[in-house]
Amino acid sequence: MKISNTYLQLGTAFSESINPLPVADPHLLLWNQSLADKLALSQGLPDNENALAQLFSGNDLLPEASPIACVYAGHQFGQFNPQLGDGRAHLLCEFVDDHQQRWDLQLKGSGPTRYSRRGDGRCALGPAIREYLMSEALHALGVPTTRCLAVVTTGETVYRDLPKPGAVVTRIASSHIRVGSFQYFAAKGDVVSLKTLTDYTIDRHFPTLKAAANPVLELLGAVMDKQITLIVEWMRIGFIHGVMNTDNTAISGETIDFGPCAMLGIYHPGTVYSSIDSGGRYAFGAQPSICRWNMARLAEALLPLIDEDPDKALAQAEALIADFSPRFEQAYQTMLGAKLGLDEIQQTDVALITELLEQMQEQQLDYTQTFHQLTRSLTEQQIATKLQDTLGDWYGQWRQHIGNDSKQQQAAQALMQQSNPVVIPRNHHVEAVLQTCELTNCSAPADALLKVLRSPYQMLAETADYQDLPTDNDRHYQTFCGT
Ligand SMILES: Nc1ncnc2c1ncn2[C@@H]1O[C@H](COP(=O)(O)OP(=O)(O)OP(=O)(O)O)[C@@H](O)[C@H]1O
Repeated sequence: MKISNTYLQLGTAFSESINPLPVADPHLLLWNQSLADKLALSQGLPDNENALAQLFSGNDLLPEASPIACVYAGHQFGQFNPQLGDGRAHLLCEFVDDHQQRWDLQLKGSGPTRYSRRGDGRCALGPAIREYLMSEALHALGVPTTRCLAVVTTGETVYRDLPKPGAVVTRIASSHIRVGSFQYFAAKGDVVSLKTLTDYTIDRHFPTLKAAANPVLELLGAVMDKQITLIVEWMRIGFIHGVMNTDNTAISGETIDFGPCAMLGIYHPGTVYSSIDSGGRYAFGAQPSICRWNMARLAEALLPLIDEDPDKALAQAEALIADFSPRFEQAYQTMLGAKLGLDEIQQTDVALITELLEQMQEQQLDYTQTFHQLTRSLTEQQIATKLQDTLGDWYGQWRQHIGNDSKQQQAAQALMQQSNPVVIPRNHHVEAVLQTCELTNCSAPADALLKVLRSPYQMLAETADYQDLPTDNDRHYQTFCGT
């Protein structure tokens, strides 16, 4: 394992050097062996659970690690906070895998830092397991995401609304650079550090842009494209992030922060589960426009580097941001087309897609189930008949679009099978698993759910146990940022 600390080397304006605060009694609850194998991490790590627990609680450090807490700012629910940062996280080090890809190895819940404000620097076990489960689910679904290597219980109690068992979660990310990282330096008027961060980001994530005529403008466009891909993928599987603040928007285009996230059941664009999002700012269907808003905040932060002439910089940034909606719409319609087995989208297809979504909303149909049933209906007459009853004329029109030829139908079904999961991490199953794991301090329920979530496009023997809809259709379901 080749370890380095390149973010630390950017200088003291970017982070605080600080070690994790040791915990009383660390035990390894979840360990992601397949991720460790994929990143060739195991060679550099101990092979016994106790030593891993010491390492991934922060009690022990890898010899070459120089832990830091990174500073950033961010718009939280639209309000700018100029001073945020890793208040309970330590970036232990970076490592480079066998494909020369650089990764961050970060602990979360590992103790207070300069950026903790009134927080205790700790994480409760439930949210740590949620982050592990949801990020693994997203990864298996094909959605760009940060991932978890381990969850270690600490043997300590953290005090939230009630006393909770504590945990440290280890996160692997292609970096932890956020829109808020740029906003921090822009708000301070520290253009030198802003330039350092921008050069570092281009070098680390988008090295081909170095040769561009205007690398900073190109960076903005590249980040925007990655965010569009990300949000389209969230919408494909029905993911509601719940807290799309600019400090939770990673430049890499990976999903980060699973605090109040949830999955869409019944299709409704206004669906919100987060208890603190009473205005629906981060509702399922609001995610594209919020993403655009976040990209506009990144553009603002980068203005001094786009052009020396402020008017020219603004004009160029505005032109790029104006392109967000058409670029998004194209990617979004293509994705929905694929969910319906259509590999090229015409104007009539857009009308067909829109009508289906309207029907799903009116009839309160489950998002995942509906697309899964449509997929099956191409080869299962009973399901086709049932859907015809539910969707009326729309169903016949859709079948016409697919065509009668068996080759066309096979190709459509293959496309749909890749686009429509048979199972998602349904909110009631995730909650049940978190509760049982918390109560028993045992990973078995999480392991069982993970087995199914790791094959979301396949019916395993156990898949049916996790496909059911919640009895109340999640009408009373709420998620909490409470950590
Ligand atoms: N218990 C805590 N102690 C100290 N700081 C905290 C705590 N919980 C959250 N924070 C800080 O509050 C801010 C917002 O928290 P948020 O829940 O969005 O992030 P997080 O889950 O801690 O981290 P990340 O965004 O890296 O996943 C962050 O700067 C975070 O470090």
